[in-house]
Amino acid sequence: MLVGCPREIKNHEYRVGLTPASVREYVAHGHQVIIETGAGEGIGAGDDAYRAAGATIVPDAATVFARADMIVKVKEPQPSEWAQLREGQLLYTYLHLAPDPEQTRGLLASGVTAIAYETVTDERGGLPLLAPMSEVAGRLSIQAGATALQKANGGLGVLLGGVPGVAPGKVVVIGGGVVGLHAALMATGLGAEVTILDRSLPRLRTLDELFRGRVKTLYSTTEALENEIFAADLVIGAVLVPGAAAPKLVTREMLPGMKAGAVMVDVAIDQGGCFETSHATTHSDPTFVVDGVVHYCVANMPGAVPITSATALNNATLHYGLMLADKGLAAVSEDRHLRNGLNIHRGRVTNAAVAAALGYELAAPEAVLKVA
Ligand SMILES: NC(=O)C1=CN([C@@H]2O[C@H](COP(=O)(O)OP(=O)(O)OC[C@H]3O[C@@H](n4cnc5c(N)ncnc54)[C@H](O)[C@@H]3O)[C@@H](O)[C@H]2O)C=CC1
Ligand SMILES: CC(=O)C(=O)O
Ligand SMILES: [Mg+2]
Repeated sequence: MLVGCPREIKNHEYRVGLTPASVREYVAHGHQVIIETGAGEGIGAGDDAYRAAGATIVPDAATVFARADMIVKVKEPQPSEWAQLREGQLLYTYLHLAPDPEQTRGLLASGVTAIAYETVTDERGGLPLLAPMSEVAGRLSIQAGATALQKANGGLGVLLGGVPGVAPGKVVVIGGGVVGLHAALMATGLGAEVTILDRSLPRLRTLDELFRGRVKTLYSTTEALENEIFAADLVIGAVLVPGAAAPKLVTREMLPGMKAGAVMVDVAIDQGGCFETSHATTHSDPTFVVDGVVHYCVANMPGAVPITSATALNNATLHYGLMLADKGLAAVSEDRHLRNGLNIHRGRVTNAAVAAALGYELAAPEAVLKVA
């Protein structure tokens, strides 16, 4: 198969879909790989590193989109990109379609077969291609929140760790999955007081055992959530209903009850955000203020630390990427976890949560792929 990787064009997105190490694996499987010139610059991988791995460098994204049988990316295609996709082509990347009707229309019109990293599953019920970026974003959320809490940045002026004789800051994490766990690890590491809310009791049990009393776990009712966020210096939004738009757990009416200068980091913004007042921001202009509360809502947080993130992402995407390149659509038919990743196929929506969120009729992957 001819596998292509364009340079990412989202705001301050420095990751790359294929690292040179991944290219070497595709080439070893007998595939040809084309890489847009400069695609790896953000991770310090120049064209020569890709050539050494066996890739051919092409001068622009248009050549990648025109020639490749399979496109490997990081972020959801931007309008100029979805216009270049075509029927019969495989797209393997993050999509986050539920809150994004415009992109969904673009992908449907293109006829492309699109596999979304964020809905590929594993045997343990996890999301293996989302997990590494959730680890990064969870850890980054505390760095971003701590920075936004500084007075000169519009925040309350609280040091999360406190100092001897002064209480630490209070961090509230809503959703105790991968993002939530890694946010809590960083926040406790800094010495903050940390509460995690989730609506999964098994998950709260696991977290309680892991932190051995160092964090407070709470079942997420509206009352518990209000009590916690009203006292919080930093709130991390980290809930997920796979494939679906995030539930709006912190409403506009709750904000006046919070401390002026408190910070809310909505990591779930890529699925539309779990705070009613969130809207997506970029690394160039990451925060805005509503009712005195600072909001940080960057939809591609891991893009800020591409050297860590691109490697972590490739570690997770390589396995299924090679299966797709080796077998094409047959890989999706054969493997139910990869099939869960199929969101769009030849003009049909094939993910139940996306279809429900955007009002499309669901075309089940088994039906469109004619899986027995
Ligand atoms: N902004 C960014 O750059 C990035 C965003 N993300 C996003 O972060 C979000 C969280 O991802 P993960 O931690 O990997 O998901 P996860 O599935 O590991 O964890 C989500 C948790 O939310 C809980 N939850 C669901 N509904 C809830 C509710 N109503 N109240 C309380 N808890 C609830 C679930 O029980 C689960 O424990 C996703 O939207 C993901 O796409 C991930 C990486 C980067
Ligand atoms: C998961 C996601 O949205 C990201 O890594 O950018
Ligand atoms: Mg988007």
